Amino acid sequence: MTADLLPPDEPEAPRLRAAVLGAGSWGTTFAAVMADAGCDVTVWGRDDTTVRQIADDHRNEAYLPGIELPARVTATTDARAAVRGADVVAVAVPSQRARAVLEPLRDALGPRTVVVSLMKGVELSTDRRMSEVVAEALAIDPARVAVVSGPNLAREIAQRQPTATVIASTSDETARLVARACASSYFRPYTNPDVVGVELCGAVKNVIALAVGISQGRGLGYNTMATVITRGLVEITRLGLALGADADTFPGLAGMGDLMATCASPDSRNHTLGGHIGRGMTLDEAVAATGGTAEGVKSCRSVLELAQSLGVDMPITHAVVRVLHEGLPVEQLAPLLLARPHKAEGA
Ligand SMILES: NC(=O)c1ccc[n+]([C@@H]2O[C@H](COP(=O)([O-])OP(=O)(O)OC[C@H]3O[C@@H](n4cnc5c(N)ncnc54)[C@H](O)[C@@H]3O)[C@@H](O)[C@H]2O)c1
Ligand SMILES: O=P(O)(O)OC[C@H](O)CO
Repeated sequence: MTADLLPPDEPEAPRLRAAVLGAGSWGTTFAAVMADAGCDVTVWGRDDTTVRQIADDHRNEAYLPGIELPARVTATTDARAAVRGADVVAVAVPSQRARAVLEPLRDALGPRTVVVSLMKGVELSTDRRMSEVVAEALAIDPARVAVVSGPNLAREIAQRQPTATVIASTSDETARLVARACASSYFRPYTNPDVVGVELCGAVKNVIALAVGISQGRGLGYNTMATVITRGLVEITRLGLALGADADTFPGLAGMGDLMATCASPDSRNHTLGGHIGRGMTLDEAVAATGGTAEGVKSCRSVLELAQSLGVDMPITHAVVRVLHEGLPVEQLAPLLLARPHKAEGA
């Protein structure tokens, strides 16, 4: 953290060393955020060209065209070297790949290193949240794991537009360390002990953004969008409460905040992909046309499985699964949702 960002009277803390696993749009952006907060940051990426461009030219043109990265960000294709000696390791690969990326690094982390999940998905084969996958794959105490989630569209943050986020961990010490590693004049972290709620909000809002995108692709307007967002929040809340989350999380930044950003922004990959589906593309065509990682495409199935195992009703998520993976014609999505039996609003 640079001195001018420290709260008054706080002595200047030693500079943190950070690593980011994943050189895509959010991994690279979060590396820049941590560098702007005063950390020395090494990004690990698989692609040699991207890594050399980050290290030598301070750019990542494939994922963040036109953005200049801070000088304190460097990069390597050697994941073990990236995490060696790091105080904080942030993980930003597609959720379904996280376990395979992390398991080989088990013995490369220091005993006090904190690991941050930047990912917004649920693992398909296990229905595990990403913080659970991180702790299991690295065989570390969950108290050393944090989750960052909120209205955080990478490109806006890379342009240093102001936003806030939520850092969730069962350990306040862990959450505060991560907050210190990323707080800057344009990025404001709030801590929250509700890991389950924060993480579910991040994963399920992607599914709701797919539904909003589909409805907009079908030519539907703002009433429909507001209905899907509001009822989407209801079903996220229902699932979260069934899993023991805190009700206060859902109207907050990680819940309503991220739903609004993702469902409104044309930069959202989930929203964009839904639009392609609504306009008649097949799923394969829509994935190719969107580019990048639209987590909701896979996570909608694990979220639905999780909900069904708990007897939780998630009609929007179910409808998205049926359209994306079970061949339901897209024009039947709205009638399917609207023709359900009568309910009181709060029920
Ligand atoms: N982009 C955003 O605005 C944003 C914001 C918040 C959270 N997230 C979350 O961050 C996570 C990463 O998203 P992103 O936007 O950086 O995605 P991205 O598609 O921009 O980048 C993904 C990165 O992962 C790498 N990758 C892909 N498959 C891999 C594998 N098998 N092994 C190792 N690396 C692999 C890619 O090469 C790329 O560097 C997702 O869970 C996403 O939901 C994204
Ligand atoms: O581009 P998306 O749809 O993955 O959304 C990005 C972020 O999660 C928004 O907070």
